[in-house]
This record gives sequence, structure tokens and C-alpha cells, in this order.
Amino acid sequence: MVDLNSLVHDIAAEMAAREERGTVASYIPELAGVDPAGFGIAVVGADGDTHVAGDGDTLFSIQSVSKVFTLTLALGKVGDALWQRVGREPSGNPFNSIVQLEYEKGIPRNPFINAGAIAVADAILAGHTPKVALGEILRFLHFVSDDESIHIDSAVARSEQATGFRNAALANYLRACGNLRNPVDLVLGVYFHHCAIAMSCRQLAMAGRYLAFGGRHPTAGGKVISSERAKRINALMLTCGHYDGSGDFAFRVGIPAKSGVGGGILAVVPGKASIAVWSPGLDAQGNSVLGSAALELVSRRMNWSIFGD
Ligand SMILES: NC(=O)CC[C@H](N)C(=O)O
Repeated sequence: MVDLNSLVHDIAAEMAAREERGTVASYIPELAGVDPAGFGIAVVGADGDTHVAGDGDTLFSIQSVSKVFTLTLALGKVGDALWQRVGREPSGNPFNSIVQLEYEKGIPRNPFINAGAIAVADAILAGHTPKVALGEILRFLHFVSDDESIHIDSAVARSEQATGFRNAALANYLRACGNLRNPVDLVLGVYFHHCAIAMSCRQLAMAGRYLAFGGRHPTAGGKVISSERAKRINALMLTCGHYDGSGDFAFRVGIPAKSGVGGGILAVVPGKASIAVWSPGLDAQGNSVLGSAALELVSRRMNWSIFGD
């Protein structure tokens, strides 16, 4: 049996020595200054044991990883009706692509590309103020991670709000197609702020437990969501969680996971573990280079690919 604690420490040491680290996202000015040397990992197992190594307690911008949590909330609010406004297919296009949205008449391919997540933010906003909607998102994260300290990094939110012209284009196009019910600027405000939530690998791995363990909240008891819904969110993470890199990630790692341009990845091994990794250097698809490499090692050493031993 592989000792998980030594494995995460071995991986952190190996990643610290790697030279090929990718490029830090610079299109959000506030993220451009993040040190590419960072690497963190945290694994929470079915027994509740937590293993953390490297910079696993360093806060980073979770960016698109937040879309897993907003999807969970939106499904809780509107149920399967959400699928009339957002699809469930991999996009095969960059996360901020505009072309497909016009071809497909304002119905985003899936809830994890930007257009889909903006429609999801609209479903959560649903006539509330952005402040109330964001409070709900944060409360959910506090609950699932057992950690009340999780907050929004307002400098990152402001930075993206000032430069997020592509996202504004996507939101306006959704609105033009009747797939946005609230004012564009309010929906974008919710979207930019939930992307700007700061978390550590430890907090993120804790937050992912409900997806790894059949919708259950391991410490509070009871269900966060049904096991059916957890299964389906995991399926979307596998097929769409890494944008146009999702196929390659499934091939190499074989675990449902969601990435963000802050360099974080939340990975869910059903029944076995919730894992978070972070390293800010990205590949051409906007996915963490070392984060993916670390998950590939974990998957191989633990035999955790969902596709077999
Ligand atoms: N892939 C990502 O993490 C993108 C999220 C980022 N906030 C954006 O909208 O561009």
C-alpha cells in the first residue's frame, strides 16, 4: 500500500525541482504578479485524514474552480431546468471563446466555459442583489469546507472587472439571445467576484468532499446534494473541466477535475478522495502545468484512475 502522506511530500519535492512550469496568466493584471515557483497539494481521504505538502496552505485565486460550486448552487435553485439554458457537452474550444456561442444561438456548451458560468451566475442572481448572491456562494463554501475564513479577494475582482471585455461580450451576447435575465453588469459582478475567491489547497480539498463522497457532508452529517447530482457534476468535471484540454487530462489522469487560470485544480476520486493542487504556471489551454503533472503522479501511484487499475 502506498503511504499517501509520503506520496504528497515526494510529489511536492519533485515539483519544486521541475523547470518546465508554464506561464502565469497575465490577462488578469492582478494575477500576473504571482510567483511561478509556488506548488501546493492537499488530499482528504475517505477516513477524513488530510495530507498537505508544499504550499498547500497558501491562498490563491480559485478562478474557474468556483464554477463547480456555482453550478451546484444553481442546480439546487432551479434543478434540471438549468439544462434548457446551458448544455452538457465539451466545447473543444478555449474557455473564453465567442464563436461557438453565436453558432449555437446563445446556449453555452457547458457550465464550465465562461459563457456557461455567466448563465449560471444569472440563475443564482435571480432578482437578488449581487451582494446577496455572493453571500450565498460564500456561505456555501464555508459550509462545505468547514472554514469560515474563505473570502473574496477584491483586488482580483476589481482587476478583472476593469479588463474583462471578452466576458462582457459573452454576457451581452447571452442577453441578446434572451439567455440572461438580469442586467449584464450585475451578472458580471457576481461572476468576477466568485472567480476572485481566494482559497488554499487544504480549503479546496475540504470543499470538494461532498463531490467525492456521494453528496454527503462528512463532518456535519447529512447530504449537501443527492448522490445522483454529485455523480453528474463529476461527469461534467471529467468531460468539460479542463476546456479544450479535457480529453488529454482524462487520458493522462483519468479523474474528474476542474481547473482555473489561477493555477488551481480540484480533483474528485469518487469514494476515495478529494484532492486540490495549485501551481500558477499554465499550459496553452489555461490549465496548471505542474498541477496536472502532480495529479497524473497521484493517479498512477494510488491507482485512482476511474477507468481501471
Ligand atoms: N479559466 C478560468 O479560470 C477563467 C476565469 C476567469 N475569471 C475568466 O473569466 O477569464
